[in-house]
Amino acid sequence: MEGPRPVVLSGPSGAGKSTLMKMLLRDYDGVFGFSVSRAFVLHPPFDSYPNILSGRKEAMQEDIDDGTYIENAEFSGNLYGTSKSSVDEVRANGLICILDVDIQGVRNIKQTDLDPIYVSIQPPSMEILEKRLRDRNTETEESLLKRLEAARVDMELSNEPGVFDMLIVNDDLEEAYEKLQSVLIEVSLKRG
Ligand SMILES: Nc1ncnc2c1ncn2[C@@H]1O[C@H](COP(=O)(O)OP(=O)(O)OP(=O)(O)O)[C@@H](O)[C@H]1O
Repeated sequence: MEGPRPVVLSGPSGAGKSTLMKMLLRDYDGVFGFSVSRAFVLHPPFDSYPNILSGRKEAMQEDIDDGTYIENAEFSGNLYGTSKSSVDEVRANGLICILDVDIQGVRNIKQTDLDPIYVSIQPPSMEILEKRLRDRNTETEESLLKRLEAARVDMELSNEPGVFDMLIVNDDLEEAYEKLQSVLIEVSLKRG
């Protein structure tokens, strides 16, 4: 297929994925087609069915069961997901589709023929991750502990050889951003 390969961005909650994606949007608007199946940062035109229209959720569930979605998740009773065809469309338009998914999403995508570049964003340490999540002020103590536990598992799995093409440790934000940009520039030069 023509066009730049999609890029999967993964990493534990609090590692800095949204921060880096915002910087990309700020600097390269129109170059990327973001696909973020998380309720609070959902960017159209990707498939989302957070609406109240009856029947749409069921229709999407049928499509998910049929395997047309490369990743999906449910938040607060709404379904979010990214279909293979929407990623293909972004690619056909010459844009880099960035998929922000968790480690399970990475596993699922590996079962498909999408063939993206896998980039992991990692925090410098668990202590720093905890501090960033606390300072972000978005979590209750309970959800924070859950995220930290998930982060421990994520960091272990992400370091296994062959899972990611590149690991970026987000210590200094500007440095991490430079690294991410260089991966994306490479992707855009080696078109399909
Ligand atoms: N290099 C950095 N140095 C200091 N603080 C940072 C750095 N990168 C991100 N942060 C801060 O850490 C917090 C977590 O970052 P962010 O929300 O981007 O993480 P995330 O990976 O998108 O998390 P989630 O998956 O929960 O959305 C934010 O408050 C952000 O401002």
